[in-house]
Formats: sequence, C-alpha cells, structure tokens
Amino acid sequence: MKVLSNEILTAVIKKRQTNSHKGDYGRLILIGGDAHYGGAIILAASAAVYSGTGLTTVACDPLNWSPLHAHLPEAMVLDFKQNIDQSIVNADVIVIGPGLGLSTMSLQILKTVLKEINQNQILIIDGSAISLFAEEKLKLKFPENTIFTPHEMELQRLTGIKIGNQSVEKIQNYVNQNGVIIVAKSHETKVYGPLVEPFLLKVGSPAQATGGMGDTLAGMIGSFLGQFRQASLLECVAAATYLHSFIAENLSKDNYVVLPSLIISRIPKFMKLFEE
Ligand SMILES: NC(=O)C1=CN([C@@H]2O[C@H](COP(=O)(O)OP(=O)(O)OC[C@H]3O[C@@H](n4cnc5c(N)ncnc54)[C@H](OP(=O)(O)O)[C@@H]3O)[C@@H](O)[C@H]2O)[C@@H](O)CC1
Ligand SMILES: Nc1ncnc2c1ncn2[C@@H]1O[C@H](COP(=O)(O)OP(=O)(O)O)[C@@H](O)[C@H]1O
Ligand SMILES: [Mg+2]
Repeated sequence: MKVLSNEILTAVIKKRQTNSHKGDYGRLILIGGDAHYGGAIILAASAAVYSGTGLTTVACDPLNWSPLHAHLPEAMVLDFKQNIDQSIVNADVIVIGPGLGLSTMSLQILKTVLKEINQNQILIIDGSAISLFAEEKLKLKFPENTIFTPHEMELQRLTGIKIGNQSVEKIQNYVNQNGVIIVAKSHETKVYGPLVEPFLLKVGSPAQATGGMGDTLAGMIGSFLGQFRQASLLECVAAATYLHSFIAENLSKDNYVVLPSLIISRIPKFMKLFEE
C-alpha cells in the first residue's frame, strides 16, 4: 500500500489562474438532508464551499433551506422531491447520500439520479445512498466515474464482506470487479481504485469520531473532483481524504474532540499551504 503524505496535496491543489471565474471551479450538487438529517447536508455543502467549489447547489427537504442558508449563504437550494432529473443536468459532480435517509422517496431520488446521470458527470455515493444502493442491488451506468465512501458497516452492506473480515485483498477484488473507487473509512482509512495499489492514510485521530465527520469528507471529495481536473479522479479523492484527516490530526493536538465544523473552517488556510 502507498502511504499518503503531503505530496498528494501539492500534486493536486493548484494555484488559481488570474483569468478564471466560478464556473472554472466546479458545479456541484449535493443531494440529501431529509427532515431528520438536515445537519448532514449542511456539513457536506459547507465542506464543499470551503474547499473551493465554484457553484454549490443543495437538493434537500425544504425544511432545511433556512438553517442551511443561516450557515452557508453561498449555497443555492432546491427541493429534492421535485424534478431531480432536471436538477442534476448542469452539475459536473453529484454527491448523494449525506442524510438522505432510507424512505421510499429517498430510494426514488437515488434511482432517478442513477438513471439520468451522464458520462461526463462524477458521482459520489455516501451514507444512506450506499445503504439503499446495496439493499436494492442497484446498478451503475458509469462505474469508472463513481466513488463510494462507506464506513465499515456500509462497506459490509455494499460488498457483502463482513466487518472483521475486510482485508485489503477482498476489498481490492471487489473494486477490480466493479470498476469503482472506494474510500473505506475507519481509523485507518484506505482509498482503492481498480487495478492499482491502494492508498493508506496514516493521519487522523479518534477525536474525529463524531457524527457528521463522513458527511464533511463527502463534500470535500466532491469539491476536489470539481476543481482539480489536471489530476486523476483517484488522486483527487486521495488528496481530499488525506486533507480531511490531516487537518483533524493537527487540530486534535489541542482539542479533545475535533468537530466537523471546526475542520471545515480551517480548510481554506490548509489548502493555501499546499497550492502549487
Ligand atoms: N447531523 C446529521 O444530520 C447526521 C446525519 N447522519 C446521516 O445518517 C445516515 C445514517 O448514517 P449512520 O452512519 O449514522 O447509520 P448506519 O448506516 O446505520 O450505520 C451505523 C451502524 O453501523 C455500525 N457500524 C459499524 N462499524 C461502524 C463504523 N466504523 N462507523 C460507523 N458505524 C459503524 C454502527 O454500530 P454501533 O455504533 O452500534 O457500534 C451502527 O449499527 C446517513 O445518511 C448519514 O449521512 C450521520 O452522518 C450523523 C450526523
Ligand atoms: N478513530 C478514528 N480515527 C480516525 N478517523 C476516524 C476515527 N473514527 C472515525 N473517523 C473518521 O470519521 C469519519 C466517519 O465517517 P461516517 O461514519 O460516515 O460519519 P458520518 O456519517 O456521521 O458523517 C471517517 O472519515 C472516518 O475515517
Ligand atoms: Mg456517513
């Protein structure tokens, strides 16, 4: 396994061109945030905006619009129950799952996205969307443009590989057979791509073990994929995943617990350290 270091950040994070505008930094749509899990989509969207996404849209339950805007006026909002097929048309990158929930309506939204997505769009499937995808045995149109970000239980649901038995070989086999990227999250997160040596994270801290931490990562990954087009998908995913835990580890030196929103607030300063 290749151990990730700061090098992945300097390889991926680029200085912005003077002659550029918001449209050059990704059109991202994040889909999730049902009536119970508004916080998840607020964190994911905040992470995306603070990582530099040019245009961020959130499709969620309208109950979450006001709280979202109170935290993040930079984001646009849509109702996830209405015309999700039209809502995703202009997106470069789609993040689905943070706080999406497991309702019949959530499943319908996921199915529509999987059906309507085109070959130029990148899809990140997180949280509830992984559980629904696994439960319903759904299929991907473009696995090469798809990233799953499961924790260990979600990985078990997705691959059938039980917790405690999730060896590098077994996960790599699944990734090779299915042609997707997987961020297998744990206290020693690994990033897998088809037919390549996986990346291992040696940064991170138990101070990260708090709800919303993975939602934050999903937003960062979506943001990196929309901005840094000179890098490969796998490099972008690895860089965002490394940065998330690198910031957390730094903050854990003088914070007993590192909240997702604290990590989010520090993303721009940490990215600035590594731009090249
Ligand atoms: N503020 C918000 O709105 C928040 C909203 N959220 C949203 O909630 C939705 C559901 O996501 P979820 O992860 O909470 O639930 P689920 O998929 O049932 O997994 C939990 C089960 O798996 C087990 N487990 C075993 N190993 C594990 C591991 N390494 N890491 C984690 N779990 C592990 C675990 O076992 P136990 O804790 O009992 O040991 C338990 O039985 C999703 O859409 C998400 O975005 C959350 O992000 C929180 C903040
Ligand atoms: N003990 C730990 N050490 C390092 N990282 C951790 C630890 N516990 C959790 N994390 C990280 O926190 C995140 C948890 O993701 P997830 O369970 O999906 O959170 P949520 O769905 O609540 O947002 C992952 O990035 C995981 O690697
Ligand atoms: Mg999660």
